[in-house]
Amino acid sequence: MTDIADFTARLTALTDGRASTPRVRDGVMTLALDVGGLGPDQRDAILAAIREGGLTVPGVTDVRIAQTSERRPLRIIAVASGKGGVGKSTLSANLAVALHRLGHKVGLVDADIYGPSQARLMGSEDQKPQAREKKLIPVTGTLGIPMLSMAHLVEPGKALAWRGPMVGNALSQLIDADWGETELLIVDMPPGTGDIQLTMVQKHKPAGAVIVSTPQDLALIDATRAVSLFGQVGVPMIGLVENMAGYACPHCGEISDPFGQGGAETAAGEMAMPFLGRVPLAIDIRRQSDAGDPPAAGEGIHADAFRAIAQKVADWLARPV
Ligand SMILES: Nc1ncnc2c1ncn2[C@@H]1O[C@H](COP(=O)(O)OP(=O)(O)OP(=O)(O)O)[C@@H](O)[C@H]1O
Repeated sequence: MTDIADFTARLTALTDGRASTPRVRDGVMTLALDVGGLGPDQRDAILAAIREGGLTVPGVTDVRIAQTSERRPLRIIAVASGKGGVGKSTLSANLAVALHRLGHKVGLVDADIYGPSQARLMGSEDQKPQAREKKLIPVTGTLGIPMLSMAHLVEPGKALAWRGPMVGNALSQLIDADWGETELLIVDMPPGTGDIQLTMVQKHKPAGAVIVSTPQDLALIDATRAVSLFGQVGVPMIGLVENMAGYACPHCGEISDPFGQGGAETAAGEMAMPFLGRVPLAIDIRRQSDAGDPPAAGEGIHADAFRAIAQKVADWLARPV
């Protein structure tokens, strides 16, 4: 027996990345398979293998596969916070890496015009995107994850003078780039809840949003504002992540909680949204992030924390709708 997350991870290998993320409803698993360029024997073998594998998922009694040779639509996950500096970029990068390791075809967009940092976090600072048929081609970050950043379009510091429509156009260039096989786009949103964010969520319609907050009350109040921004335009909430939750001592690993414990989880409950997990304040996370080596790409407690959050996001994506 395997669960849906295991099966989703195996599906990528089984289909050479041609299948969409499966969904299960009333015991029926549905997914799309890109059969473009496959011979009949090859196609039948893949279809049979998917059916056989799908039926081993608990609760699945039927597997339906839509055969297509068209591009699958991108699903966007917006990572947002009410205020800056709470670790939104750190979480976005590590979430992308952890989802990639779980078998998802992930891309990363750094929409943070005021302080783009993903190129540094993903170790792709010296790369420049090319364009093909007026579309940008993403550069390659850590683990081969395709990515684009506002820093690729705007010189640092210059964007502050930009007005809303210019920023909106720049964001669209990143999101409507040539993402190839990518199915899932993690978008590191600018902090706050201004016009740019509203345009972004209205125009690009994220499939869901992840909100990042630190444990302090003030950050949580800001997080509530971010939640209502998404609520206004009907973007579903995937859940809340508490970052810098407790301080991990670099010597003994013991976690202390200068801001108390459980505040974000309680706040998530009050906002009726799932709590996705906590990431401790740890010097290694900052050091590795600065060095372009996301902790989620390695092993250990920090990688585990990001993996657990990514797994909850993956479960949300595969939920019956
Ligand atoms: N869990 C953590 N432990 C230690 N340092 C962290 C952690 N999370 C983030 N940081 C550090 O805190 C700083 C701010 O993080 P980050 O840039 O991810 O925040 P942000 O919310 O995206 O900020 P901004 O709004 O400025 O874009 C960075 O130096 C980062 O390395």
